[in-house]
Amino acid sequence: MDSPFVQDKSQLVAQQLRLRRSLMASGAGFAASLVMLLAWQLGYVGWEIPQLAAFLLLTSLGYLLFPWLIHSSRNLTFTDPSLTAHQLGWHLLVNTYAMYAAAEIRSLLIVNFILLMLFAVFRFHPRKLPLLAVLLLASYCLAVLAQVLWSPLDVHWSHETLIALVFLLALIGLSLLGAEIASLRLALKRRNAHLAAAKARIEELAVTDELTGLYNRRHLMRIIRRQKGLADRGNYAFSLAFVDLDYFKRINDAYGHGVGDQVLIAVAQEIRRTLRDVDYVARIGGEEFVLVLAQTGYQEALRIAERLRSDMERLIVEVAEDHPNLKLTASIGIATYHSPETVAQLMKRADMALYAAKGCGRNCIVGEQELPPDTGMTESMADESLVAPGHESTEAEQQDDARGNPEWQV
Ligand SMILES: Nc1nc2c(ncn2[C@@H]2O[C@H](COP(=O)(O)OP(=O)(O)OP(=O)(O)O)[C@@H](O)[C@H]2O)c(=O)[nH]1
Repeated sequence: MDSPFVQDKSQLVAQQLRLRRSLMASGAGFAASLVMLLAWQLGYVGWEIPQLAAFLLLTSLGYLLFPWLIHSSRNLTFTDPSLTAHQLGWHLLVNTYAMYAAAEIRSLLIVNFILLMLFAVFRFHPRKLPLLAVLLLASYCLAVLAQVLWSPLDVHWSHETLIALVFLLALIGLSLLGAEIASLRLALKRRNAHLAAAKARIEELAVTDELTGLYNRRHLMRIIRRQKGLADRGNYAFSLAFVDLDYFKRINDAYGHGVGDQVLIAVAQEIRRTLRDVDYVARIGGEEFVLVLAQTGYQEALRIAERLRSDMERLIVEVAEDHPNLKLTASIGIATYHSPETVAQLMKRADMALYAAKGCGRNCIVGEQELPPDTGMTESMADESLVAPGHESTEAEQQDDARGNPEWQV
């Protein structure tokens, strides 16, 4: 079913289902045509050979037309791509004519109408089933009326009335039962839609940070592992940027967590705005973000980080009308992947670079290549800061804290 009309997998599945149902309906139609052929041979139908041939040819064309429309995806241009009403209409027309032509076995042909009703149960809204039942009964009456008008055969009214009555009762029963089945079908469809929505939401929650909508730590690890896989195959570079907001605690302390959350959301939006489409960003702790810079070597990563740092410096977070707007800065540590190191080693270097950026006075970028040998950073300290992203403040920071830093207010 390769067609420019079919756009996605779910549509392809729906098309396959439509085709299967249409083939079943056409199969039943062909079987009914064979019955007519047999009835003609046994003398129940008074057609000449050309009439019989025309009937078989026309009905066959109809039964081939619908599966072809679906197979070629031309059905998608119709309001109802299932073509249920069209197919039912065609089958109804053919069977009504057959009932008129084979009057003697009309009561047998009612079985075809019952089959039509069953097909409708799986497609129609429950409210439409009684309407279809009325239409089927009317078609039966039309076949009888046509016979009265054009056929030389006598109509046995009591016989016809009895058949019509039984048919009516069968249709009422089928409508009620069909409505029940159709309601179950609709409820199942609704539940499936709910389940699909819930599944999509769970999948989203599993990879995102609820506050900012960025990726969470677990998904970040997956992304980095994937990037490592690409880089290990050769000719591919990627870098990490650890971004930590400066003195964020003071915003929380001064204005409360709610305002702090608003700032985090604004920062997340700013990072997203600054980054390229190929990059990824995650929030891995309170005010710590990790950027995965895809297809990016060391120098390019430094350039991207500088762009982000200066954007952050310019960012003014508007909290509320009666609230002072806030400004803040970020420190950034950069590390580039060196195959075949482990993800932990790469992250440790990026974290050490961030730690050094904080030590250098904040609002700055330190790349792994600039890490001064005398930072005093030991591996165990880096490990600690990885496990608990909010690292201990240095003496200089503590002095800053004591003085207070009004720079984050504008
Ligand atoms: N509003 C808000 N605050 C958070 C969240 N998670 C962590 N925090 C706060 O973030 C602050 C982090 O403080 P610190 O680790 O001392 O970092 P800092 O004040 O930014 O100082 P430096 O990083 O050293 O510049 C703490 O006050 C945490 O309570 C969060 O989801 N929302």
